[in-house]
Amino acid sequence: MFKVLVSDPISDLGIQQLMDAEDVTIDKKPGLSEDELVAIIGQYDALLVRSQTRVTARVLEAGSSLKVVGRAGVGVDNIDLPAATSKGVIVINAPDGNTITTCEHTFAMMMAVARHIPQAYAKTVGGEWDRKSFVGVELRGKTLGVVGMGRIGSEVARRAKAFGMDILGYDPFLTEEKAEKLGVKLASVDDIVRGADFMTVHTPLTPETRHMIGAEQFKVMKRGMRIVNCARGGIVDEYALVDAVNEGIVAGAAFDVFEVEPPAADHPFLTHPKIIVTPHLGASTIEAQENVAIDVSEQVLHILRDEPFLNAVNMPPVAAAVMTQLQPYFELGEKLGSLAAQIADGPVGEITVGFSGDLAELDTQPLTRYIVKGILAHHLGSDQVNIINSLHLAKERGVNVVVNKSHAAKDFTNLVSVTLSSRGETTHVAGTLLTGYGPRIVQVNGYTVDVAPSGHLVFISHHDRPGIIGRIGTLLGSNDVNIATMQVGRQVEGGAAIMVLTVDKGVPKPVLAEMIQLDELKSAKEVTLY
Ligand SMILES: NC(=O)C1=CN([C@@H]2O[C@H](COP(=O)(O)OP(=O)(O)OC[C@H]3O[C@@H](n4cnc5c(N)ncnc54)[C@H](O)[C@@H]3O)[C@@H](O)[C@H]2O)C=CC1
Ligand SMILES: O=C(O)C(=O)COP(=O)(O)O
Repeated sequence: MFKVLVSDPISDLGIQQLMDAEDVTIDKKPGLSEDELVAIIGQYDALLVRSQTRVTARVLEAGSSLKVVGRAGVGVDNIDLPAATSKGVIVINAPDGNTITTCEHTFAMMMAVARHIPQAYAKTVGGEWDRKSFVGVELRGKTLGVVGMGRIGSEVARRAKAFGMDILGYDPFLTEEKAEKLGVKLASVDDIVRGADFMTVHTPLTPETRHMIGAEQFKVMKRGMRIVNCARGGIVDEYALVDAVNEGIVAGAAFDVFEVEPPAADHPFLTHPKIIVTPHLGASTIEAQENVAIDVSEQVLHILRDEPFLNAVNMPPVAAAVMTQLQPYFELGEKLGSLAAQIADGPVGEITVGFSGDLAELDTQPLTRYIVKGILAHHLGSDQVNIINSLHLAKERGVNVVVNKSHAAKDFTNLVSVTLSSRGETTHVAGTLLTGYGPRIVQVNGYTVDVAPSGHLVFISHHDRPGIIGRIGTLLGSNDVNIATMQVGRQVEGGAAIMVLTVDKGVPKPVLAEMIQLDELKSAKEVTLY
């Protein structure tokens, strides 16, 4: 039974699928402190959050069974991603479900700031009938600068057209073609700051976007600018903004998000007559909350059940169609990695993975992760390594991972190879997926073999001399180890050779030690592939 903890208010309708699942139990405990979360997280396989719960390194460290943190929303800045990656915890989000809702909130804020709606409301319900203090401006004919033209920014631009606005858009990924389609003029932040009447930011908060609208920008800003931030607190420097409003550069600002949430009681926004605020409500509609909870629940279920999943934040995205093509190779890749690690001598210095044939056409990065997982699990323990942290752990240990691709795969439609280099020694294995036969090991250290990668195997390196096969067979037989299959490979008669045995049970260590003493035998390694 999988245990899921929901630590923020998440739509019940949205998590219905999880509640209905027979293999899942859910605990809802919103509002836990970090200490309270640390105390209980060890029991859970999955954690579902919004933006409130801080999933810190301490929480992740205490989450000994945690496989996944699901963020019912977009921003994951409340989750320590490096810590999750190094712990092998998958972080997923629900990037699409709240786009329209947040775009609509941006418009609500833009119109509210243009027409002083919150200030006028407060005065009116307070008993004053003040019509002259709240003369606003139209959106029509004004220029709107959109910084960050991703999902939300693009939807804002689309709607702004309908209001008769001219739009300047800035985003490092905004192409001329996409801008033209949206009716947006490509611009720089500087163009927007100097030329727009309204500006709205829709980027994540990153070291690059932090205070991207700050004192420098306010100095050159068009007078009378109105600024909306429904993205992340800190993209606009809050204190520099207050100064700019006080100096008459900025005519009004509408903020849904703060650098620290909730803001301190004496935060200058809370009492400023020209700054309006909402308490991070951008995604708070019935529809969006249901959408994001459905999306995140679905992926969490997949992850718990070891099924393919989408929207991992701490793993580069791969198209679903590519994932489907790669999926059958994951087992082969992991087993080849494990095989290479088990037969190699000494620590791993460098890992070279090779993909040939049809595979070379695909984004094979997830398959590389499985191979590296197979290698590292042999050294670090299979509970310590997964596809989320395998590359990270390799890097942390100074192990270089090199990927080679070749469109030609001699004799095979597809070939996956793994070479481990360590102190001048190399170990090379390769495998393929044979239609109708499944995964096969087809090369070991320069010898051609054909072995199913499962169960107990013995890899023997010897000199090709008469009688060696019989001696090995006798030794195993007299120790009650039954040989299921045997393959022998040699490059020249009488030269170096290898023997690969599949045996029905593990070979006891003393028997392996005795085998190594046999004449003409160079090495014997037992390999177990689950
Ligand atoms: N207030 C709220 O309740 C909500 C806030 N958000 C926040 O809104 C923001 C945007 O969300 P989405 O549009 O869904 O994300 P998105 O990932 O689709 O778009 C973000 C865009 O920002 C761009 N970007 C990154 N660095 C940039 C830079 N230095 N300058 C200009 N553009 C840059 C990216 O290229 C990307 O196109 C995120 O920070 C998200 O967390 C999202 C939903 C609700
Ligand atoms: O999705 C996002 O990035 C949001 O900021 C929404 O936050 P929330 O889920 O409403 O706490």
